[in-house]
Amino acid sequence: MQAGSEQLGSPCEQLAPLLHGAEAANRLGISVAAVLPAGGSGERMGGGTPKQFCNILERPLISHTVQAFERVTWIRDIVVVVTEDNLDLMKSIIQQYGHSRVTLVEGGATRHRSIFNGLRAFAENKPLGFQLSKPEVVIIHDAVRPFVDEDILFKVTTSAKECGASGAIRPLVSTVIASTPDGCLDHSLERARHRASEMPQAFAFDIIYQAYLQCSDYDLDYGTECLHLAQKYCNKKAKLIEGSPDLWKVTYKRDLYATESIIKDNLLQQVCIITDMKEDTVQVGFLLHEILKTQVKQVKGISSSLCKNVHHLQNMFTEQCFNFIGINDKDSNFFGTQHIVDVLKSTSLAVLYPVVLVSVHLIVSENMSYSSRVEELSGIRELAKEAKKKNILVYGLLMDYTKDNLRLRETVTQGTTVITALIKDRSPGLIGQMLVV
Ligand SMILES: Nc1ccn([C@@H]2O[C@H](COP(=O)(O)OP(=O)(O)OP(=O)(O)O)[C@@H](O)[C@H]2O)c(=O)n1
Ligand SMILES: O=C(CO)[C@H](O)[C@H](O)COP(=O)(O)O
Repeated sequence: MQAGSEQLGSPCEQLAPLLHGAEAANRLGISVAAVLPAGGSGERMGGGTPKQFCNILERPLISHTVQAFERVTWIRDIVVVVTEDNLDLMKSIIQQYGHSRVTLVEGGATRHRSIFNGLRAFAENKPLGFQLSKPEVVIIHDAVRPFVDEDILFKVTTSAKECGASGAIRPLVSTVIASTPDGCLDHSLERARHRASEMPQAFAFDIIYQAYLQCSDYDLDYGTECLHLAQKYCNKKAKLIEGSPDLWKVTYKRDLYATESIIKDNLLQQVCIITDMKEDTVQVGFLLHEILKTQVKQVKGISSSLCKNVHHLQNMFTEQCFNFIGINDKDSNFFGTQHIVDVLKSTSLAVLYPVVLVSVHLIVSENMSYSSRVEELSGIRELAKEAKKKNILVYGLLMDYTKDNLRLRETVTQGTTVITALIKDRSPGLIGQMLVV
């Protein structure tokens, strides 16, 4: 923590301890809704598509942010504010990705005007064809900040309930300076005493709505800070809460690349290994498990006989798992892989993120040539092409199997490197390829 941060404290009481889901809803004892302004044009990013509709892992950024809110069961309604031009696009996103708690409202010429329209939808109950009731606390969050988690949402909501207004902050990365009209340094601010104001922010609904009703056109056209409006017009000093570094706003093109990398990194954290009960596959599965768990947070093994539906696969994980490794023995082809693909297809798992399945095949080098085995396994291309239609990325990996434990460990170590690269990249370009280690 930087020196001077204690000066940013507010008169509010200590925060309530963190709770989740139904427990959090009970403890809060209030109705909570959210407004996500998404009516901007993304000038600083450039390109024809406003950044909230740019694809991240083949899904629009706005859907990732909405998903982050829909995971939080105690947020009742989510109002997304978009321009008239993008209403149909947003409706199709809601339908395609199964967003069930979203109501659409038309945006305004500036961010503040869009937020105001979102709040009006609750106060005047005139959203486009829906009925909304006024919440006690409303969370405001830019649609282009996809990494918002339940912890920070709960903290700002609890504080808003107690103090009327609350917002996430981060330490400044650069020092802020003021310049003179002729472009010279006027003065610089003491960095430790200042913070970057981020999102989410939460407000007692009546306070922020009153602030917007009273504020000037200048505020609506040039203002950048909702907390400021609550202070200026309703005399509410916001409680400031230190947020995580991931709360930053997607503003420039490079932020899209960073977003994709962070999501890919998060997706890599859980892997499920599926083997049958044959000695060779069990042995390879055991080694893979041992090596993978030095790199990945959660690795679970399951027998293929238990892989009957996706609940069997997912029950072992704290979050949903989007990576699977199927180990097939030296004599079998794709029966096991096709079965896993069918199980994955029967669910909506791959609607949100591309699911990776690495189909590992063992080869006993003494009595089989690589080229003939690769030829035998060429059917993976067709299988992968079909699976891709359902957002399942299938890759093949041929591994030398030997009874020599040291050599086998070496091969499996190389195989693990290839598998983690495939999972991390989630490249559609490599599907259906049979890689060899
Ligand atoms: N008239 C506007 C302008 C902005 N926003 C939303 O406010 C959030 C934060 O604004 P910003 O990053 O400035 O987005 P843009 O205005 O799209 O970007 P730029 O300033 O580069 O044009 C975004 O989710 C954006 O869609 C909005 O709802 N209505
Ligand atoms: O951080 C914020 C408020 O605290 C807003 O995201 C920020 O003000 C948006 O401003 P701009 O539209 O100019 O990027």
